[in-house]
Amino acid sequence: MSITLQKSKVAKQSSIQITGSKSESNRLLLLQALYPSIVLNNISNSDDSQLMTKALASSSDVIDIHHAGTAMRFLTAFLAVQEGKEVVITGSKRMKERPMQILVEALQDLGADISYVENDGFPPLKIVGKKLNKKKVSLKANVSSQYISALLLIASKLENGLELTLEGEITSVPYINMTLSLLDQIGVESSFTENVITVKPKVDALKSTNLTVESDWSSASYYFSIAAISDIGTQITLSSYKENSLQGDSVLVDIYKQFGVVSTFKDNTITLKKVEAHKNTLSLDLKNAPDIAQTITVTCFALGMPCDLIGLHTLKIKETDRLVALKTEIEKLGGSVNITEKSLHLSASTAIKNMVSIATYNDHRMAMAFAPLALKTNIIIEAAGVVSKSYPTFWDDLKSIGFEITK
Ligand SMILES: O=C(O)C1=C[C@@H](OP(=O)(O)O)[C@@H](O)[C@H](O)C1
Ligand SMILES: C=C(OP(=O)(O)O)C(=O)O
Repeated sequence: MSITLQKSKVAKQSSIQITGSKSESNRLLLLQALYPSIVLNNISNSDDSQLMTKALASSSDVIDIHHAGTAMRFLTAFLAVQEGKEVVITGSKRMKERPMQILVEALQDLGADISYVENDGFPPLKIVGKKLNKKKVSLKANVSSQYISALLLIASKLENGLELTLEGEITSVPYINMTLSLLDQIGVESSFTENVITVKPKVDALKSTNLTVESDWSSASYYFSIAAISDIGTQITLSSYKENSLQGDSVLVDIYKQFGVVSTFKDNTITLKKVEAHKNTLSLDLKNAPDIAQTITVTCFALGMPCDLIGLHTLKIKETDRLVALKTEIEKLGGSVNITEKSLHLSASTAIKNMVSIATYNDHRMAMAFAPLALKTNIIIEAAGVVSKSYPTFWDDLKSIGFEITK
């Protein structure tokens, strides 16, 4: 269903509670399935984490993971080691276009029994769970870090542990480090030196079993954008966040300084305050934080600020081709965007067209990234329910800080 966001102004001071990181939650839910003594707090309320929970508990021989890419990748590795289970894992039309070959081949090299049900290299997959006893495998690291995290998550349950050699440039590195840090929190030992990651098998008791997920930084990005576009003095407090986050998207704190957003941490909250900004152009490499590319592009567009973003090679294989989607929608609003396979250039713009209807392409981040433009103009967001993939209460939360939204 489409919604209309009337031109709005946010309250001078407001606060928002966001639930746990989808990335951390999906890792920890898988680890909890492997190590049932783990107790989790502040798990994400996203559709993707709910699908993950349901899939891990499923006794059905078909699992439909809809649009949840991370869950698709992590569950493929998980199911490959469930001895005696035979499952077909499938997903939405788009999921059937998101590549799996690098992960499937790595698992097959370790001894897994996985075959393609429709198109080679893509879901659905038929997985016959078995014991994997090989230890060493190499895989390409420049397409998606999710393949690497998937292997690392099951590694401590393999008889001899795992030694992964990463080939080529490593993309989305903070997500790999997040996986290793969470393993460390439960007491699984690992090392990551140059392009080799090793994980030891876990035989003794876990180090810690009670874990609290930090709230989602990708969800927080939309409030950084709102703060950046708001009047000087506007303050938004978000909880529960830490200064030393496992989530790479916490780089927002540094990036948004350039838009005049100052962040202060206190007692598990972060307060964003808009101050005067002096920057009038932006250049960033986002290979470590691909999920905030849409947010940043739209912030720049709202402020009439040109930007050059590089390191965007993973955007084409996400929920939609995010580079094409950004170009198409920003140009409907009157902007000018040039894209390559891995970069985006936004030209300086002046007027933003009124009452444009933004298509969202089954991509939650298209809907959420464009919403802050309502601080500048009236805007329509199509299929607004897509936000539930990562942030089901997004529209209610925007209303609570002053956005006027009608159906
Ligand atoms: O491991 C994860 O939780 C994720 C890794 C990233 O994917 P890529 O490594 O494919 O860029 C990111 O875009 C995705 O939203 C979540
Ligand atoms: C890319 C994303 O998710 P996934 O790959 O898990 O579908 C995302 O949330 O932006």
